[in-house]
Amino acid sequence: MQTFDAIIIGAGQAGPSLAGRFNDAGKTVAIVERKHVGGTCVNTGCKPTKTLVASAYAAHLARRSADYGIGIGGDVTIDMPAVMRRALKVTMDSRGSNESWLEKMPHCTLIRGHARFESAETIRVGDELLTAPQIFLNVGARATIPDFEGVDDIPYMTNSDIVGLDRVPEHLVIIGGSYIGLEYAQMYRRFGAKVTVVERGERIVSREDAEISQSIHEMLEAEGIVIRTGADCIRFRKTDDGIAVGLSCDEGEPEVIGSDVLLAVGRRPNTDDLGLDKAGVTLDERGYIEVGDDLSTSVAGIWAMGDCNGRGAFTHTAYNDFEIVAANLLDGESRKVSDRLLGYALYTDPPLGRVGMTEHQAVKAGHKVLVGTRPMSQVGRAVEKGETIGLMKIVTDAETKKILGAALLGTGGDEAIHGVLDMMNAGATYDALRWAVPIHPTVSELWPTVVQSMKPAG
Ligand SMILES: Cc1cc2nc3c(=O)[nH]c(=O)nc-3n(C[C@H](O)[C@H](O)[C@H](O)COP(=O)(O)OP(=O)(O)OC[C@H]3O[C@@H](n4cnc5c(N)ncnc54)[C@H](O)[C@@H]3O)c2cc1C
Ligand SMILES: NC(=O)c1ccc[n+]([C@@H]2O[C@H](COP(=O)([O-])OP(=O)(O)OC[C@H]3O[C@@H](n4cnc5c(N)ncnc54)[C@H](O)[C@@H]3O)[C@@H](O)[C@H]2O)c1
Repeated sequence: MQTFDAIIIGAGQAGPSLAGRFNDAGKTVAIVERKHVGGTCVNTGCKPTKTLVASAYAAHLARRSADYGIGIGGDVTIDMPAVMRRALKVTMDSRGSNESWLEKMPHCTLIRGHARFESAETIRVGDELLTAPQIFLNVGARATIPDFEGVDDIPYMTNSDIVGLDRVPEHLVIIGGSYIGLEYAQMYRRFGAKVTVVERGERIVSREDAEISQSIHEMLEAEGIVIRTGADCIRFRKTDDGIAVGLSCDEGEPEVIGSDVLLAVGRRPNTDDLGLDKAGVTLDERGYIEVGDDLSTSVAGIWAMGDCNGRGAFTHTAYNDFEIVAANLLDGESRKVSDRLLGYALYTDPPLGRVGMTEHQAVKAGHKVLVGTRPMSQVGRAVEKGETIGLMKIVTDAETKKILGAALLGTGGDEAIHGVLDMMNAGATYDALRWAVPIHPTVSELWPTVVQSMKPAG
């Protein structure tokens, strides 16, 4: 039995940074990883996908070069193995630097293998037993594979497989019209594939207000992506021509034939093979580890961070979980998850930057809502860049003047949303945003104008 001050299971987005803090405090820490250091984000998530999105953007811009008065003297071609090598290099550099960082920590031991609880203080990794008074779970999530009819009879991909694909599929059929589905849909369309997105719901990205979903829908259709919403009969069968994907039972074409299928219908936590019952750690009905506001679990001495606790599904929320745990245990603070303001981005081109509530959520929560919007076609910076798709939107409370949320579907939307995100974090009213003097020419410079255009919702 090896004894440590702390054990961390999973080297994703929270675990390594926490190991670093324990190490710096002179405490011994073991971090156990069963696959790749860096977890989902580095290996099959954010890093490779955003690198691929950048290649797809380059192809798109090259095809539009004449719009800018530039000739490229020939057809735009895609060297898919080279595109993939670029993404792999970004992943490998990041994985490598994370590994060497952990390996160089004098008080940290990186242990390779699958960890499982033997008791609330004991972990088994292969033949090794480890014990510590404090254990931190950072085990992440994996792609959900629903029980679709015929799914076991076809070769399908998830985000873990498509990230290694070094060819352009003839016709990629993507099940799921949200983050993963839409980022891959646009990317592969730009690489030259025929792409169909199949969404069970009535609209894509249904978390967002209807006009945002509609704008994204139109922008993807304008690039030639076929979107089938309300697909109530998703099923698969192999045919001589490819994979037949059943879409609808009674409306439109009942099925589409694809060469390749990507499943992007959500994720499930990696909590089913951890032996949590032996430790007494409780899960909710969807398998997420139940945590309090300080990320402690139902068992004293065990905490859960990142995707596995169901309190966030992003790299920045996993990292913030680490910050909360480290601040509370090592810095004497009392930070809480409920203090976190949620922002995120969908990395289509243009991207959607989001923070706080949607208009729909704000109205439902009983606020007296004011809404301001502006099309990107009336944003000077977007016009100059020749990228005028999308809109800016702000949602505020008429009585308290609090900013409740914002959306920015448009060029630079992932960055320019931070003007609002930072104001909200600082607790500023919409007057502060109204009287800010942003830089010209930027997308952000329009936030004061959007505030001035606000009207009652509905
Ligand atoms: C395609 C895709 C694109 C994404 N893009 C973005 C983006 O642009 N921005 C964003 O914010 N988020 C993005 N995400 C989400 C982001 O990747 C995750 O929210 C983030 O990685 C969660 O981090 P984590 O530390 O909770 O888990 P993970 O990064 O999944 O790490 C968990 C680690 O635990 C290990 N593990 C699990 N069980 C055990 C065990 N029993 N023993 C030992 N090790 C174990 C796993 O191997 C893994 O390495 C994306 C996700 C996907 C799939
Ligand atoms: N830009 C980013 O930050 C980013 C990018 C990719 C992934 N992610 C993370 O990865 C997670 C997973 O992404 P995702 O797109 O797979 O999941 P998601 O939960 O965001 O969306 C799943 C989509 O599939 C649909 N769906 C669900 N079950 C279905 C079924 N049985 N049949 C047909 N359609 C079905 C849903 O209606 C939804 O539109 C997200 O929660 C997100 O946090 C983030």
